[in-house]
Amino acid sequence: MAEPAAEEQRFSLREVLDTFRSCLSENREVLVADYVAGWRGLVRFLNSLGSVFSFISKDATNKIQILDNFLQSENRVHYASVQSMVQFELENELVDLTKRGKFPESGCRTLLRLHRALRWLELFLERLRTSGEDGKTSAMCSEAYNESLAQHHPWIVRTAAGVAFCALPGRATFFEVMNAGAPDQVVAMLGDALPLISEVYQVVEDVYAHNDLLQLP
Ligand SMILES: CCCCCCCC/C=C\CCCCCCCC(=O)N[C@@H](COP(=O)(O)O)[C@H](O)/C=C/CCCCCCCCCCCCC
Repeated sequence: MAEPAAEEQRFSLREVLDTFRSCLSENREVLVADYVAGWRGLVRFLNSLGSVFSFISKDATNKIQILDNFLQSENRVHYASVQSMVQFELENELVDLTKRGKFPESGCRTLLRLHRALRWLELFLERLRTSGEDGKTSAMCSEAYNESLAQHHPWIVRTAAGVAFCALPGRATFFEVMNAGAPDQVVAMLGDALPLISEVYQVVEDVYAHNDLLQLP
């Protein structure tokens, strides 16, 4: 039987986690291609949850595409890692630092949006990992969102996100879609994964903080 097309393949939590694992090089550089691949896997998961989430997955896909374009451009060598991308774009004044202007789609501001979402993911997965069988995924998602991304979104986006969260399936179905075995195996896998997601998040946070880029418009 023919292999399904990439976008039709079932989401696999392990694959996504492996991709985030390969993000960090030995010298703690965050590799943009792997970071983007991790997000692509997460978007596949989101798409499998239904069309109510499509406004979220479209935005994430758009940002992934912007970064992919840099990775395939003649400047691709500079976009190999978050560190080299920041250095290249700052040295060549390719970033709108205070208000949106000539570079509305710089690599730095685009990756910052995904970086903020990674904090949401970290908070959400930690809640999922420690929740009981009757834990409400919508409440976990909403709490994680309010503690992270919501601070950067206008009222209209926060409201739409809140409505979408109500459509999240219960914990048992959610675990099934994660395609990582029985619930206790999923919990164990999340336990392995969270430290590395936190580490990737922290390295990027430090690079952005060091360069005063955490509030890019
Ligand atoms: C390990 C498997 C279990 C967890 C699976 C999670 C799957 C999540 C997949 C993707 C998450 C989406 C990431 C969204 C990135 C949002 C970036 C952003 O903040 N964009 C806004 C600002 O962009 P600019 O206008 O400045 O360019 C933009 O306005 C956003 C619009 C869309 C709404 C974003 C709502 C984000 C909610 C995040 C929670 C996703 C809920 C998923 C439920 C599992």
